[in-house]
Amino acid sequence: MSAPVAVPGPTGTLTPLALGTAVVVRVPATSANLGPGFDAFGLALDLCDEVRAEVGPGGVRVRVEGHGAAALPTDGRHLVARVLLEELAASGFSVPGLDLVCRNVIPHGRGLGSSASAIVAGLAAARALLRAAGVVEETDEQTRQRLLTESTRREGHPDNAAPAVHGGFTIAWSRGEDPTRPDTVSSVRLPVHPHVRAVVCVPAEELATSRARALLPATVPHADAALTAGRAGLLVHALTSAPALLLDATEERLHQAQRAPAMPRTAQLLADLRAAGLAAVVSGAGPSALVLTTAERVPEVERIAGVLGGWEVHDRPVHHRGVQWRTD
Ligand SMILES: Nc1ncnc2c1ncn2[C@@H]1O[C@H](COP(=O)(O)OP(=O)(O)OP(=O)(O)O)[C@@H](O)[C@H]1O
Ligand SMILES: N[C@@H](CCO)C(=O)O
Repeated sequence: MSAPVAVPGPTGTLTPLALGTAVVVRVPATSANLGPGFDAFGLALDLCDEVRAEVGPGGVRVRVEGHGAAALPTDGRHLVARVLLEELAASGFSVPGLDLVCRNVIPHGRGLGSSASAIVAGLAAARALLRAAGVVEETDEQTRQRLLTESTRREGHPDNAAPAVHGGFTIAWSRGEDPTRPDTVSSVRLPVHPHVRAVVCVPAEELATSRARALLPATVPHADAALTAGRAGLLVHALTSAPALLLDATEERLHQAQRAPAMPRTAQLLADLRAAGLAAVVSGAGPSALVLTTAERVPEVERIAGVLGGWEVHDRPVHHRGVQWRTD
């Protein structure tokens, strides 16, 4: 990993970027864990938020369209704005003002990685502004590595950050004693078998990731860890080469049953889908469900979710490109 090249201002001061510099960023939703790959596996979904950032004359103004429009702050406390400004400052730059437009289609608090995507979007917008202004020189690969490291440092979930940054099916890992302050964060992206569809079933209710994490036990039986490790290995093979193995490969014993009391409707949906032979798992920390299947079985997912009621079903292709940015 190479450090990004930045041009800092004189010690203690920040150099302002030119008024009117503008960029657009698109970032996908992600589904973490995929069953046995707890805290490591992730998949990018073709459901993308878009952020337009422009250096303005003064103050921070945020217009939010779509999810969170009624609830999110519209000033410098907005997550994307805050991350963007902090990332500029970390490279020695500031802006006289910031105008952001956020078009949100990723539902919040549903296990689709909205917070990681928002952080990746803020970081990507900052790097894109610096690149557009010609004050940093870094390759796309260096930019993406910085986004992965910084978003993990801020949010703690490389399993969401890696697919948001790189697209596709990713396996992420960190080095260092404290996983919330890793020394390095790495990921690999593997090719998903072209027949695999990612269907997400999204409920109306939210579940904060912090609440879902509080339900995890401190230790698990050795047999459960052993089964889950074996299934994680099998899932790599199933997702990349053998979709017929997805049902067995998505079995796990580390987190879904433990969190079921916080999402009983999700537990019921998973039980019904799996009884029908569909590879259903909790998406991230829930309460959405992710079904890894093939095109001909999508109507079955819709039928089973429809019988239970209260689920929005999105049949989404895998998103292969990860976060994208351009000058506007
Ligand atoms: N696009 C966004 N803009 C601003 N804030 C956001 C955005 N997306 C998410 N957030 C913040 O993150 C919170 C949701 O974070 P949380 O980690 O609980 O859920 P999630 O990221 O959607 O799910 P998971 O991490 O389980 O996949 C929202 O309530 C909001 O405060
Ligand atoms: N692996 C994390 C993902 C959170 O988005 C969890 O399940 O808690």
